[in-house]
Amino acid sequence: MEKHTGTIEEIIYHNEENGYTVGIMETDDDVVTFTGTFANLSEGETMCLTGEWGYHKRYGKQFHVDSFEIILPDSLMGIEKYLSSGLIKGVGKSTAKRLVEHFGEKTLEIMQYNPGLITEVDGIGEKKAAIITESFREQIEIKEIMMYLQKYGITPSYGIRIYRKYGKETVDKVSDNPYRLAEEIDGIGFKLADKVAGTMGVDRNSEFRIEAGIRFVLIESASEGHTYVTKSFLKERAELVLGVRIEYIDAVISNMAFRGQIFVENINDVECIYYTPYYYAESGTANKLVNLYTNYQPEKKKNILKIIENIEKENVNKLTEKQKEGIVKALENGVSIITGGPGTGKTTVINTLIRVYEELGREPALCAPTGRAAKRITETSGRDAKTIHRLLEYTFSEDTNSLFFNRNDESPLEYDAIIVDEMSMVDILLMNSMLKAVEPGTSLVLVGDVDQLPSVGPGNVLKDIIESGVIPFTKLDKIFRQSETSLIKVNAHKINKGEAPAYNIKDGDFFFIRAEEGKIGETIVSLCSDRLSSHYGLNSLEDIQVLSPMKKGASGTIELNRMLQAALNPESDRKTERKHGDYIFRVGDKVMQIKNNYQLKWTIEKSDGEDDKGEGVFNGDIGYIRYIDLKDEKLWVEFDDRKEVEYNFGQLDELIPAYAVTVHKSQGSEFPAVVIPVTWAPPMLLNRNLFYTAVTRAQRLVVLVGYEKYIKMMIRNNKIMERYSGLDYRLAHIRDFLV
Ligand SMILES: Nc1ncnc2c1ncn2[C@@H]1O[C@H](COP(=O)(O)OP(=O)(O)OP(=O)(O)O)[C@@H](O)[C@H]1O
Repeated sequence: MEKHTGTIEEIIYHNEENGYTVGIMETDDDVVTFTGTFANLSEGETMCLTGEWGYHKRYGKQFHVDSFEIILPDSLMGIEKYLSSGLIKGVGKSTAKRLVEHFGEKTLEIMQYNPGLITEVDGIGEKKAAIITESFREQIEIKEIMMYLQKYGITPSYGIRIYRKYGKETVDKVSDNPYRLAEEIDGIGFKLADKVAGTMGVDRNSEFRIEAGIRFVLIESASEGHTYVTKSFLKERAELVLGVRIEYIDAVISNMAFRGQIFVENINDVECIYYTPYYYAESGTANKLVNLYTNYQPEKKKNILKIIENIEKENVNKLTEKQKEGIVKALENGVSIITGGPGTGKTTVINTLIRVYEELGREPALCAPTGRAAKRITETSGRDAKTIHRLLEYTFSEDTNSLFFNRNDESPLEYDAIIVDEMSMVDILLMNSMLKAVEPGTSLVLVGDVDQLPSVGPGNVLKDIIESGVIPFTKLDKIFRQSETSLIKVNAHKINKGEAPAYNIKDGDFFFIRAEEGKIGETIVSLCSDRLSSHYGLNSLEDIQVLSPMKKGASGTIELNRMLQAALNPESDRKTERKHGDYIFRVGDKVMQIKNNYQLKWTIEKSDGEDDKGEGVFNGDIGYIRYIDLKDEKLWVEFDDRKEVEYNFGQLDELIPAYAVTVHKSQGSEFPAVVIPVTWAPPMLLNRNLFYTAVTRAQRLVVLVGYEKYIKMMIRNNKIMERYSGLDYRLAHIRDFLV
């Protein structure tokens, strides 16, 4: 690392949002172009920059700043230039000159420690003095805070995020509890917070540290899908993370439980630990489901069957007994479930059910966890379906920086029935939020395929409710074949039952192409860029989706994206690009949003000039980069329905290339054609559940590329990674209590 001390001569570029700055500094013997992250920086300031030299292909040699120190200027000229930079409110060029003429080299010292004196200067009255003093104090404060954070190894880019969150209180908050950074600042994990705490001298055995480690393990476990963990699992992981004796961990667990920070409960005679939000979500869900189930006025079966009979006359096909049973149960019960694999007639049941409600003069709401799923239901039912978030009227509070729902127990939904599709994707937190907004008397109909991968968020909601045996459900198992040569649905059911799929039938829609390890990527690229598009008339970018079980490795999404990007959207002088972490984003690229962001604004341009506007881009949404503005550090993505979204470069962590995505990320979406590498992957990923989910994403074509032995391996491996989730236990427990 090198150091350079000098005066900031020019700020060439400064991004308000993320602090990215390009500037020129004059040192005693050189002129340095530097780039780095600064909350506020102004021309005329004296700084000591630490960092390394780099080379930019367009801008040449640049010094990349890693950390910096502010040296308040001491020469008269330096002070005047600093004050007249416009950084301090109320001080322009002439005021700066007068201040320096009056106080000389002591100007800054007086402004900081004896600001009352500045009214001695001509033209500075009481009011102006107050503005100047406040603004000067603020500038000094921000810089001091950034320097304080740097001392503990926090880079300026994290520093800015921390300062934005805590403001003036940054130093107090961080020194009081550095571990709060891990929970409250995006991008800072326990490890970095622990490093900061270590530098501050926090004792490794302190309760404070152990508590943070326990919370970290619980939050990390939730990100793996668990709503709780067993006590022994928690102790083992916490010991590994913290490196302290297990007795200490034991003692802190007890104290945290005593203070209500965690919940300890015996589930099937095993001691289990819940992080509070998941405990409330799970017990709230169980209680409310039983409440809705028991407080309901059932519709008369005879009546329902008669209405169904009339509706059937409108259709070509008659419903099967099972389909009718699903509809009857939905009308007879406060809560009911309809489950089944692809093509078993779930959508047909939903559509008939809606018609029955209409005949009965009832108003149902239709919803699904993702935008794509909601759109699909709207298309198939001809009725408006919303995302669950939208149904609950989500709102983002700038004050608390958090999301809340306008529809809740105080302002419940006003529908007679609520039909939720794609239930397998609903996690325990969303389920609980939704149930809060449903009043007893309203009927809840949950529809989904229980054999899909469970939700990304914690819980096993649909599966647990079915397995509890408390809520009535109908399993649809007859597959309505679309045509003799269509194998996708038939194969999906075979895979689910552990049987080998059939493929490579002439004019069929399910293929396997053998390829050696080193050739899988190449084969996939040739399929996507040429073979499938020319043979099936598919659009390489929009219609074909590559799905891989994993991110890493030669057939992982990272490598496949690199190869597909090079083939489908190669580098060109006409296409602007921006490197971000490991990715290069280029105009024309296919990308996926990987986080629910309720604040991102979208616009749909309309020919009449009355643009549609709204907020919210969701995890799993796929779009295309339309424009990149390097100067203003912005990038525009076009999502479905021509929704244009502007990202600043500081938000690019929310996007990934999407030529290839993981099967997990593809949940809830369907694509005309799906290409899947079948090759070695960590054994826990090569399972039936994952393969089934991948295959059921395809509407018209599935192509598997690799080795047959891995297809067999996936089908045989029916070990679903166990999720710790207690909803089934709770439901059964409440039922036993009621009986
Ligand atoms: N009782 C029935 N008799 C004949 N055909 C039916 C019947 N029910 C549904 N179908 C047909 O079977 C096909 C699949 O039905 P549907 O779309 O309702 O299933 P699904 O379970 O929602 O499928 P997916 O999960 O793939 O969307 C459709 O073409 C539908 O018209």
